Amino acid sequence: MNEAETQPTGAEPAAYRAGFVTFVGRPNVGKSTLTNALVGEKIVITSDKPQTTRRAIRGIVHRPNGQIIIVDTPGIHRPRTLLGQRLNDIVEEVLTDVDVVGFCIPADEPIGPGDRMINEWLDRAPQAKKVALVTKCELVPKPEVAKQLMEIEMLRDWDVIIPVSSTEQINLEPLIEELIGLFPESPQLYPDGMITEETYSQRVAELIRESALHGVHDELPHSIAVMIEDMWDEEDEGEEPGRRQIHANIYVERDSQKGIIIGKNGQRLKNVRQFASRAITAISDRRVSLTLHVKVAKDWQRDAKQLGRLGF
Ligand SMILES: Nc1nc2c(ncn2[C@@H]2O[C@H](COP(=O)(O)OP(=O)(O)OP(=O)(O)O)[C@@H](O)[C@H]2O)c(=O)[nH]1
Repeated sequence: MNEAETQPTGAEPAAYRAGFVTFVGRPNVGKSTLTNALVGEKIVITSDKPQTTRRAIRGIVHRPNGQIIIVDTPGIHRPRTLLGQRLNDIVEEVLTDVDVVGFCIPADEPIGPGDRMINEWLDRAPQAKKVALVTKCELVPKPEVAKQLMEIEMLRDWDVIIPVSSTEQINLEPLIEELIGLFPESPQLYPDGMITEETYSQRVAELIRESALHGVHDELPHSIAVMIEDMWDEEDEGEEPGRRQIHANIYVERDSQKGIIIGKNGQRLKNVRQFASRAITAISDRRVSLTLHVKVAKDWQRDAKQLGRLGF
């Protein structure tokens, strides 16, 4: 044994690691919120309606010793519509491609058949390290978190099990370090400062959809889709950059839903517009002026042609 092997120099920088992680779990367990909390900016919309997430979105976390690329997936569920089937297909595709899968189970709900089904899905990712996350851990007392951790431990042989809270920022840095530690050594995959691959236009459409989801119930949340029709910047006025004009359509599936989105005297749509304008301004370099129209795309969730047109 030579000296170099027995005497750690302490000066060696840790190897740079980078890789892909996806968070899976039942709808509404907090996967998108966790993605935003780890990235540190809103790149994925969230809501209390299940199945808010419709595509795989990459969020990028930068640290001096590594990079985490988060592929956000829709919640896995038993599909009832063509859209539901497409969402499950996205998850399956992502699973075979990542370095780590993070299985999210909320602290405040018992482990159920849905979780067991997803646990079986994890076998479709033999290449990936498996991490179990107990989300929303601030919602229950510590002994209950411990009990949940023990139950999860029985599901399979995990590489890491960790309780986290996105809203209270609990264990987010330790999670980042654990994930980087599980990744292979790699050059940096994305340039400094880049936090998502989503285009500005896609982010704008999602922020409008998030606003439209507020306060709607039952089947309606699933029926809403948003398309940006037109976007241009007005000329600068002296020092002041010109406004960005954004025209978007909100699609629903039936006439009756159109009325709900618009609201009495158009009040609800006005609120959606205000809320969305504020959120869009927060990610823009200028003031925005938003024009919204509500349109009916009959039963688009079950219609392959319309799904394609709406970008699914
Ligand atoms: N109390 C608490 N609530 C949380 C936490 N993380 C997420 N939530 C809430 O849980 C709800 C669902 O969060 P999402 O992040 O949209 O869940 P998701 O798993 O991505 O949902 P889908 O897109 O439907 O798959 C939202 O109302 C969040 O505010 C947390 O750490 N603590």
